This record gives sequence, C-alpha cells and structure tokens, in this order.
Amino acid sequence: MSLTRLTLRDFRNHAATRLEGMRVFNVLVGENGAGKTNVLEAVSLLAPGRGLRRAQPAEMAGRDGGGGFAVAAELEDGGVQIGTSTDASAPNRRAVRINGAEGPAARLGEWLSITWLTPAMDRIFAESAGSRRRFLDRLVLAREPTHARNATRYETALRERNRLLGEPAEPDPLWLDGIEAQMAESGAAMAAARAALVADLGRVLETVPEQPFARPSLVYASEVPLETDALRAVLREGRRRDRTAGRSLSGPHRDDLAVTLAAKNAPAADCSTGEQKAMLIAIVLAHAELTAGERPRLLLLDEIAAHLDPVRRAALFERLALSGAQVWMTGTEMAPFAEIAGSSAVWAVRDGVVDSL
Ligand SMILES: Nc1ncnc2c1ncn2[C@@H]1O[C@H](COP(=O)(O)OP(=O)(O)OP(=O)(O)O)[C@@H](O)[C@H]1O
Repeated sequence: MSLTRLTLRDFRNHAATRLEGMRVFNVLVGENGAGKTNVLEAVSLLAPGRGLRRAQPAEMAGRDGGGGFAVAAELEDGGVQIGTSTDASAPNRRAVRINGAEGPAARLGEWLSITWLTPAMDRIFAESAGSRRRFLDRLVLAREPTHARNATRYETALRERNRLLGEPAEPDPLWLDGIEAQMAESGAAMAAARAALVADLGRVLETVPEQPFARPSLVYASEVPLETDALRAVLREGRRRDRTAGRSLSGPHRDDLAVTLAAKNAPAADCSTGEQKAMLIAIVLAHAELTAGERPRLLLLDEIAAHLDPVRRAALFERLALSGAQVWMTGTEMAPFAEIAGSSAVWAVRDGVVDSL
C-alpha cells in the first residue's frame, strides 16, 4: 500500500498539481527550478516532522496563492486519505487530517514510513553532529512513530533546564529534579531507540558487499548512559558545571552517529564526495531492508541517479526494486532512468505544472 493519488494546492510553485497512476518507480523530470523537489517536499510532509527542507509552513505556501497550502494523498487498499494544510489566518500552523478527521502530526507515522536523500545531505558527514542526529532521528521516526514524542519532550525539558541554569538566582533543586526526571525518561528512550536502530543497521550492512556502495560501519556515539536512572544521576551530578557553562553539557542532545568507511577504516568526513554519497545510499538502503514488511514505505531520492556511474545506478535500481518501497526520484533528463522506464510512472515538470508522460 502506497500513494495512489497526490494533490498539491498553492504549494510553492505548484498552484494545482495532481498526480495519479503511481508505480514502484516514480520519476519527475524537468529543468532546474521546475518544481520537482517541491513535489518530493510535499510528499515528505505526509510524515511527522518538518519535511525534507525543514521549512516553516509559511515558506511553503505559494507566493501567488491565498496564503495557505494543501497537500493531500490517497493510499490504496482501503482508500485512506491523508493530508496536511495551512491557511492564511494561521500560515505557520499545519493541520493534519486522516480520513477527514483532524489529528496530531505524529499519527501520520502510523500510515506511512518516509525517508529521503537530498543533495543537501551530501555534506552531512562534514557538518556538526546535529545534522547526523537529525538524519538518524528521521530514520528512527520512520520505524517508530513514538520517537517524535520522546524527542519533543526531551527538548522541551532541556530548554527549561537551560533556562533555569542560566538564571542569576540559584535554581530550586526540587524543580530541577522534576525537569531532569523528565529529561532522563524521554532522553533515555530516545537514545536507546537511536542506538537500537544503529545496531540493527550495522547488522544489515555487514551482509552487504563492499561494492558498489561503499560499506559504512556505524557507531552510536554517546557519552551518557542510555538508561533512565543512570542518565538522571549524570544530569544531577552535572548541575554545578552546567550552571557555570550556562547550558546542559551532557545528554543525548550531544550524541553523534559516527560513520567510518569500513574498507579503509577512515572517518566518513575524510572520504571522497562519491564515497560519502555511496555510504549515505548504503545506509538508506539498509534502512529500507530493515523496515521491509512494516508500514508502506516511500523513498524520496532527489537527484540521485544522475550523480551515479552506470554500474552504481544499475545496482541502486536493482536494490530499490527489491526493497518493497515506493520510490520517488527526480532528474533533469530521462536518460539515467532508461533502464527502469518500463516499470516507472514518469511526469514532466515545468514551471510548477506536472504532466504525465
Ligand atoms: N513559496 C513559494 N512560492 C512560489 N514558488 C516558490 C516558492 N518556494 C520556492 N518556489 C519556486 O520553486 C522553484 C524551485 O523548485 P524546486 O526546488 O522543486 O526545483 P527543481 O525542479 O527540483 O530544480 P533543480 O533541478 O534545480 O533541483 C523555484 O523557481 C522557486 O522560486
């Protein structure tokens, strides 16, 4: 079960776009700036979270529209309707509807598991740990919808602790106790889910050949215990130091996903651009394999095919076909997709107008 219909209204440069007849491979072809990534972004909003560009809802409303946007989709097999929208009166409030009933965004995760790779993620290994945590959290979330709740509760408590520690007056220790209890509970659950996913991904990756996608080895790097009581003790012991620093120096908000290229035992940040890309693809494919058979999965791969040589491209398509996911890809020309043309739905995108080919 995956998307069988997608509609966009006033979404970035798409005034009114409707896509039907999806297949396993769905390819959007068009010139630079035509609106291909915008379609992938719209699909990414059908998962909990901020979407593929992490944009504010108001940024996504079409400049020529009425100040709001709507993205809606139908899932086959029962005709489930899911959608998300904003309106001009509250352009940054994104409402979510499932079969007509408004509900929390986290519920979207019960229907679909969506992951993506975009060119912006090519720098993920060179950037700060925050980018890798976000990437990892996205993968965890696609497997466990409750992850978003733990992450939000942890961040809310962390902000409150930082605020208290930064105040001139000595914070009330009982108040801090309560906040740290909340951080420890949600933080330990969040970190344990990340660590479990990394371990599972590692097991899948071990079974995959070194080529053509450079095999990464993954470690969930954490300096704090992943268990509630122990994490709570670490937070309590760190109060004085954190008060001096003006922020919380320990906790899963500092964790990292450490990635090395297995064959060379080299940190990912030191690898070539191509190797880094290949490792990202390997991780996403391992994730697809790991979550096979669970909720319907969508993979959004922005500008991937054109950047791979023919051997890697063929291997990618082969693995994607076996993954059981509905795959969405973009490109400026059809040539890189020639070998999957027969099993693809193809759309031409031009100035925010989409036509089936
Ligand atoms: N809020 C908005 N309202 C109207 N148009 C917008 C809005 N936000 C972005 N755009 C337009 O969307 C277009 C970019 O679309 P998109 O990123 O989907 O292009 P693309 O087809 O993926 O291009 P490329 O091949 O260069 O990656 C730009 O023309 C941009 O001006």
